[in-house]
Amino acid sequence: MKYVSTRGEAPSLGFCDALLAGLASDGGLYVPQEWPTFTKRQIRSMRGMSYQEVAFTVLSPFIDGEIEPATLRSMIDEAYGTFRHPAIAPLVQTGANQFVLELFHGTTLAFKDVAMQLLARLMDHVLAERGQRATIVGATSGDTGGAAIDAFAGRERTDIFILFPHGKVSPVQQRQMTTSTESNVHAIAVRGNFDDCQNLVKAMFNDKTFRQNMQLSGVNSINWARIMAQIVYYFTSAVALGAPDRKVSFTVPTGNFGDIFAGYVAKRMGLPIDRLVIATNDNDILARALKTGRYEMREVVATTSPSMDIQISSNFERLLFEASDRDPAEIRALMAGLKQSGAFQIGEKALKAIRKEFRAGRATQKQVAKTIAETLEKTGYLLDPHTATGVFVAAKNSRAASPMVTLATAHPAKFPDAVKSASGIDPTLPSWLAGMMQRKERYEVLDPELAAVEAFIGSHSRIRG
Ligand SMILES: Cc1ncc(COP(=O)(O)O)c(C=O)c1O
Ligand SMILES: N[C@@H](CCOP(=O)(O)O)C(=O)O
Repeated sequence: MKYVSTRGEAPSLGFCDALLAGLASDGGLYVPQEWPTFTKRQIRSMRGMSYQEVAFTVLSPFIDGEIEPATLRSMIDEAYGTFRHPAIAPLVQTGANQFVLELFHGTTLAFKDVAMQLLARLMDHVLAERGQRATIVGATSGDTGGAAIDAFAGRERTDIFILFPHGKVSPVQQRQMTTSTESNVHAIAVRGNFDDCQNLVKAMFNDKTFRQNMQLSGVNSINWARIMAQIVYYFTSAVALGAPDRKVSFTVPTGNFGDIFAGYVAKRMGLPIDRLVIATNDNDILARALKTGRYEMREVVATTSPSMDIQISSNFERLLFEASDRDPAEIRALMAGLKQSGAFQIGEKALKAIRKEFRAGRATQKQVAKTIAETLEKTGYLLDPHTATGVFVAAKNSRAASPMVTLATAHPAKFPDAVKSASGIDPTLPSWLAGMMQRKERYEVLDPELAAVEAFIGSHSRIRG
């Protein structure tokens, strides 16, 4: 299996090279040259398998023998051994045909742990085999950072630098990034928003000398391996609800478009998905783009679901690539437009293809708060604000023909203020995080300037630039 760049000007790579590369050298994102598919029979055989077995089955065609099957199995076992729920991603029924898929039973209480725990092991393995080291850079609106730091802390072959928007993450999210005592961990608070952080990370990758000198690697969902690991729970949940003999719908709280893109891939692999619904908060660039055909950036608004306070939705580029019949010239033109004017018009054919596959909706902060309160009252279930965004949009896009699964992307205790003000309940952190809020913080505050960030990383990475 080779991986190709959405912009068509970077070399095609095998799985391990794409894993370490993160972003393609032409600024594009890697996608598999073709989508592996499963027959109905193969999907049916996933019923009754453990999460780990489904993971092995779904991931193997993407890794295509580049990692020994026994080694892959043990990495999967180790990664999901860190989860606090035996099902890894349990389904909870919240209404007649409504379910939430709890993806927050990992160490940092967000869905990011599902992919990150595996990604760290995959990277470590490949770096060790090659006798290499890497400097990991990542941007976070709150959850990716904590998950990445937890997964990479103390690893001998990597130094990790996480950029987060100063003052714009929840106190729990911030402590998850700033209280590590491991010397390979560096948290950087950027005076800006998430998009500034993500732009800086992409700019570092596009600075060829810095990239090479520092042996940069990325852990955001620009890295294909992140998406790959997130495909698995679409399969486990759908087969639990009757797939492939019954179609299942999904609503996904969306920011960087990674999680829902993984659902789209699951569908391309043969999973019978009925509706795929994008749920956004007030930062509704994706919902607007689907409605009007124009992808147009606006000022980021701070909401009670801060992890989705995003305008530049990186993985939308992967979808545009698919929807334009994999025409890299079209993607290059759209991305140049975005860089120049903060907007682009989606071509008619591509828009039609996207509208065929996706629906989209938005929840305001008021609607999110109401959804948290009403769900608690009706079912006794406490939602976090990101999941509540999904549940609100799911209600408007469900139909009797298929069960609707909303991805529960974070634990309510990560956002206690918003949850308490909506429900009156102060959600408590699980025991393993209990002392975290009292621990000493360590982080650097920097302006959103490439030179300043590169200088900090260059002088703190064990690979000296
Ligand atoms: C809790 C939570 N929900 C939803 C999202 C959106 O996921 P994605 O960026 O993959 O669309 C994020 C972060 O991106 C998140 O941290
Ligand atoms: N919400 C994310 C934003 C980055 O997303 P990623 O999936 O591309 O890493 C976060 O919590 O940081």
